[in-house]
Amino acid sequence: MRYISTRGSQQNLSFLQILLAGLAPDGGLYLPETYPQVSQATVDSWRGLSYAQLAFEVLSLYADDIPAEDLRAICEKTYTKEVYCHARAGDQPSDITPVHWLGEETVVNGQGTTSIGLLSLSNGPTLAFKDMAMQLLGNLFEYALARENKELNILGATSGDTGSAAEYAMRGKKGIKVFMLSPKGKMSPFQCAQMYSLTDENIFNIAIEGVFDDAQDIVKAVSNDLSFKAEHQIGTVNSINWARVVAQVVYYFAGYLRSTNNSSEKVSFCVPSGNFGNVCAGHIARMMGLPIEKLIVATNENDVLDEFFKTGVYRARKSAETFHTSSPSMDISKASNFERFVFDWLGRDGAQVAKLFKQVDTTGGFDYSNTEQLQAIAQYGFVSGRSTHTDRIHTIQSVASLYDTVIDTHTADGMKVAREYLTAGVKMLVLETALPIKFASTIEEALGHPPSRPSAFEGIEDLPQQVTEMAPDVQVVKQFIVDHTV
Ligand SMILES: Cc1ncc(COP(=O)(O)O)c(C=O)c1O
Ligand SMILES: N[C@@H](CCOP(=O)(O)O)C(=O)O
Repeated sequence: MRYISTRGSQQNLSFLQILLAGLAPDGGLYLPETYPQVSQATVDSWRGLSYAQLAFEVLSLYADDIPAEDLRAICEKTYTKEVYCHARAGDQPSDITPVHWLGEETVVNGQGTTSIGLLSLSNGPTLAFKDMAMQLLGNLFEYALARENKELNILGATSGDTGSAAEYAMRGKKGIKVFMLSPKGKMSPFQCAQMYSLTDENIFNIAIEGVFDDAQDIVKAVSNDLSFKAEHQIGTVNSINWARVVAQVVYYFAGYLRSTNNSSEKVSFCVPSGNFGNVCAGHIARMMGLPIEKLIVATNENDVLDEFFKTGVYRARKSAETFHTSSPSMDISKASNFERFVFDWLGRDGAQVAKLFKQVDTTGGFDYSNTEQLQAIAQYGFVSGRSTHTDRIHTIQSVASLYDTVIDTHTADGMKVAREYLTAGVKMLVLETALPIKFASTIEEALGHPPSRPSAFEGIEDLPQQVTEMAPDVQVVKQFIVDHTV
């Protein structure tokens, strides 16, 4: 498989080349030249595989420059029930991403019912779906760096979950340092504790004034300084890195296979969305031929994506217009991976995509309302909705009382919007993107008691924390990296 940039000027690169490169030098994101097609017969032949085996089948279509036996070993090492050990009581831990069926709900027009369930993606070490890809990335980086005898300085941005997932995946890894930018004062106490209490020598936490988008802009600016990037071996772990997205494609297959008996059935997925990485992986699974009916983009009050899918107007918000919400990991107003979808949607025209996203930087967005292209979105299965704090509280209460299941605030956004798109006979999977303990105060507000806490995280908020505060200034961040990599 060869890779190209969404902005047109990069092509013919291999998986291992783009793994360490992260962002393309023209500022675009990498995508495969074509999406490998998976027939219904092949999908059915994957029934009964373990998660690690399934990951190997899917990833080998994309990472064909890694010898099969090496890739298989990496998948087996990554996806174990010992690593993904936080499954709900009653769910099968060896499934890695068990489907937790909630029940039958009445569909939107009131005519019929369908099953709704959670695709449990948050059983890994940091209790969020980011572990699904990040654990693999840690092992892939280790493999690629050892082969080339190289080192990597990862610069990342987090709104709360990518940071801890990356740090847990990379801590103690030879030749790797992690510099993680987080928005000061905007993560939950549990998320702060997960990151800032780490004491590993290769982990550097930096809190900046601003929101996630400011942190992500710094990551992109540093990556776009090609000489600095080369000299200081800068890599990325955000979903701008293709390996993050492709690893997430696997669980759409896993969720589909666990919910159906044969591949003539269709399933809809509802995805709590911020940076559009998770749902972009669903788009790719669908483009490969996985029988997905709808891909539902669920936002919180930061509803740039909902606005786009409803109107064709993409209007990225400024930092000051980005709300601090009770699903804080989705407090994102400039969704990086949206560019990957736009590339497909606009016929893979790199020059046009480059022009549009330069326009986003200068004028803040673009407008495809009243165009033929807007109609074309329907063929990709995308629909959307938004959820507010009040919706979140009501949804957490309703899922707890109907199904005796406590969900986190982001999953609640997904559940609220999923209920607006239920179709008779089409099963609905809501992606569970974090466990409730990460956002305990909102759960307590909804249910009157705190969520359960895995014993490994007992007292984590009381540990000493270490974080460097910094202005959101590219030069200051670069200097910090220089000072800590010599
Ligand atoms: C808990 C949680 N839910 C949802 C999201 C949104 O996912 P994405 O950014 O891939 O759209 C994130 C972070 O991005 C998250 O941490
Ligand atoms: N929600 C994320 C921010 C988006 O990060 P990405 O790595 O998925 O692009 C977070 O919690 O940090």
